[in-house]
Amino acid sequence: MAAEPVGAVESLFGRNKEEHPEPIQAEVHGEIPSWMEGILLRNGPGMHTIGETKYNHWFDGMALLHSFTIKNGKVFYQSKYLRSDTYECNIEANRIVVSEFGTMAYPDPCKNIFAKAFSYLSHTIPQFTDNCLINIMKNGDDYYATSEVNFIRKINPRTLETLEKVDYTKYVAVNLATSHPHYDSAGNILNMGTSIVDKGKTKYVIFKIPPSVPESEKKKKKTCLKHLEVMCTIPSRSLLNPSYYHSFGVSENYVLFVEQPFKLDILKLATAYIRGVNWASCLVFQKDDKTWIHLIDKQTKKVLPTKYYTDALVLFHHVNAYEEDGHVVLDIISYTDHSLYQMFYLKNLNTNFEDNVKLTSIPTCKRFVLPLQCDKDTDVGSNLVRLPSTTATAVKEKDGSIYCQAEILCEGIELPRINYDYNGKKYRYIFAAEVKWSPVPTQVVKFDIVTKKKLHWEEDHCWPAEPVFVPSPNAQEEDDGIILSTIVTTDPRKLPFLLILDAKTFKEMARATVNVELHLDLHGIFIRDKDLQLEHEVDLDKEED
Ligand SMILES: CC1=C(/C=C/C(C)=C/C=C/C(C)=C/C=C/C=C(C)/C=C/C=C(C)/C=C/C2=C(C)C[C@@H](O)CC2(C)C)C(C)(C)CCC1
Ligand SMILES: [Fe+2]
Repeated sequence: MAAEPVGAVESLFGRNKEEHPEPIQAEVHGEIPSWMEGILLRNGPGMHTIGETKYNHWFDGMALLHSFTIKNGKVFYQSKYLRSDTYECNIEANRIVVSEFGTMAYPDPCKNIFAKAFSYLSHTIPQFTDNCLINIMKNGDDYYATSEVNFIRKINPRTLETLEKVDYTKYVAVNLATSHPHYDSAGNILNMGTSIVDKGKTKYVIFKIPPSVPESEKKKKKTCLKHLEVMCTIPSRSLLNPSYYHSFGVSENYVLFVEQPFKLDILKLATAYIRGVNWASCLVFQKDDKTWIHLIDKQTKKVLPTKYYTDALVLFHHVNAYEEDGHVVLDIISYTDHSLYQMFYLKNLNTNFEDNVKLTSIPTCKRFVLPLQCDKDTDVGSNLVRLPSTTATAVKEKDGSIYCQAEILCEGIELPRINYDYNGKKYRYIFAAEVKWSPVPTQVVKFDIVTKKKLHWEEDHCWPAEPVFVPSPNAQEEDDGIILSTIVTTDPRKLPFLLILDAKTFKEMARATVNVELHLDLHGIFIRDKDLQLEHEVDLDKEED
């Protein structure tokens, strides 16, 4: 692997990126399948310096939306900063005035937008950010930029324009909500959030948002969020220390929530602003604690009484979950500590990256297997896992709890994606970024859970993003489809591109290069053309009127 040019890592993570709101035609090399029509829409931080001020953490950057629109074998690129209230205030003040995850900011001259919600004059409650930089969420025909706080921002997926600011708290009592919701086959969103200020009762809330509103409300343009339903609430084991979580799992009949010992310290959070420390410092890893795995029955909307637990771990991304012969199989990317957050401090992401970042834990793809039948007294002390395909164990203890130990599927992968048609179902393939934890580019990888073999795509100076799987029409097999990944390059002579791989063979089918600087992003979705048709039809209707 070739060494990276000096300053490459710095510019990759820290340098402000320009936006390109008008479509730019990419140069296509190779052949894009004719059925491949739609928009790859992605989100991530693109600006870390405002005036003289600089954010501390990579996850703090201003959300920069970007898209590759694929039509008739042609590809167009666009990018636009999310015009969040946070962005507008920062730009107007020409400095960071709203706090983010890793940066606490102080009194805000731009009162008009935020003052209503919080009396910042008391200097105790800072303004909450609507810089939604993590992912894109689809709600029927609407698309939102999302982060982990109570605000989401509606966006136009074609123009990348920023639309309404939506506050979850108007519809459900949550202060935090994940940016990794699930979708069922009818298009309902299933998401989870944490309520930390509801009468002292700290709880996790699982909720459902339908993909459309009743006919009678359509004309009034009512939001689907009005019809949000709480499916289940789970009290936090500790009122002052609810777990942090970045995603959760679903199988056919259950929702899976991992209550990890990586936690929010509410007392620290409440005093962070006056103490002058960032939110990130209010996350604590209680390494001697246990990790509890909760199964919520979708039918009864109740948490199963069985207490499943494992050793302390830190988890950001679930991969998938499914049921098999009376067990629930749960695959996650797991760490032994929270050094991942440490790694993304911008002061570490410079030319001395390798020396600065001592990642003490590498991401490990683990499989836990939870037996559903565990009520017989005779079972104490024995392994209840009966699946021949796995070495994962679950041992019943005297007090009735079940101690689970995982099977390691593979090491060094992050940003996992699957064929979403297999979400909650038995599946075989994981697509991800292969992580080396040093300033050499990552690879795109396909991991076969059955054979334990990996297929890779890599190229010098190329930094691939999270790979998105798009099934081909009439797909028969799980990996019938293509992989889309945006590739950032750190060699100035090499243009960045959209990479299109055959998901079966991992051979490159095409690439579409653009003569602009791409930013390294986090997550996104592919919107098929037919899912955008509706919006188009509505527009035509209007014209006929
Ligand atoms: C806490 C709190 C508050 C505030 C909370 C705030 C502002 C939270 C913000 C949270 C954010 C932005 C969280 C972001 C999480 C992102 C995660 C976990 C990203 C993971 C990314 C990975 C693993 C990336 C990997 C890689 C990348 C990107 C590039 C590749 O080359 C290499 C590889 C794979 C390592 C309130 C609401 C004010 C009050 C209440 C309590
Ligand atoms: Fe994520």
